Amino acid sequence: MSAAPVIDIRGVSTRFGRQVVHDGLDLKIGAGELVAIIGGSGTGKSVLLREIVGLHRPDAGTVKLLGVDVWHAPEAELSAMRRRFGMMFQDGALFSSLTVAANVEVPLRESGLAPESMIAPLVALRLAQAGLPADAGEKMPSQLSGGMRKRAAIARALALEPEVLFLDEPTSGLDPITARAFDGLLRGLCDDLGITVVVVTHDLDTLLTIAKRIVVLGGGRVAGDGTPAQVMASDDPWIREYFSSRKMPAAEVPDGP
Ligand SMILES: Nc1ncnc2c1ncn2[C@@H]1O[C@H](COP(=O)(O)OP(=O)(O)OP(=O)(O)O)[C@@H](O)[C@H]1O
Repeated sequence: MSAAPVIDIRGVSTRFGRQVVHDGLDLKIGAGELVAIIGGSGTGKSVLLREIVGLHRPDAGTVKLLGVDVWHAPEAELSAMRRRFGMMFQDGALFSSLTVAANVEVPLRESGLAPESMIAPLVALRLAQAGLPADAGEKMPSQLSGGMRKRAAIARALALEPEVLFLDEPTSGLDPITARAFDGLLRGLCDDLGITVVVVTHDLDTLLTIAKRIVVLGGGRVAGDGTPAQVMASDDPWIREYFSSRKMPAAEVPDGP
């Protein structure tokens, strides 16, 4: 990793009561990477995302996002940094009483970065980047399919042209065809727009087809880290069991970039 990492996590420890979730966890992610985070249930994947974006304070350690110390920087620095990343949580979390277009407008208006005349064209651009037809903007979230709702959430996460995108289980609840189309969208955001994408997922197809790097959480730390082929070759018992549920011929296992 030549340039400064986009995400730099050092010695992070997280406890809930007597439960130790992270125990001195270190992780660096560079610009333009598409990284999938996996791990058994309760290994702290979602909590780690929340710690990176400033929603949960770790008990120890430092978390830097885009060079900013998420838990110690002054508010002005944090507020500027918040505009440089987007996130999509498991349920998409759209405002149900607003149209899709109005949902995408929220960050544009809140940031004050876009002049009024630019808001409609920017919304149209974000909807197109998320792979939605133009008329999806007029619809209410409840009128969309699950896959389209997730695309709408991506459009909103892209509103401010983020450098980093975080997604928690983006393909959960989608049928396999819609899920693969969603994978293609994520790959395009990374490859075509240069966005660093960090995705927590249990979806083996996502892992094996679009992730350039897989990070495995286990035992409070990073228990595996590498290209899909490297991680699949690991001796770690949990990793072996995880991937044994779906064996792929070696030729099909992508080797990453
Ligand atoms: N606010 C909280 N209060 C107490 N415990 C919490 C809290 N948030 C998370 N935990 C616990 O921390 C552990 C890690 O949670 P996390 O949601 O990060 O798991 P995960 O790795 O994403 O799991 P899964 O794959 O099942 O979604 C879990 O045991 C969870 O119960």
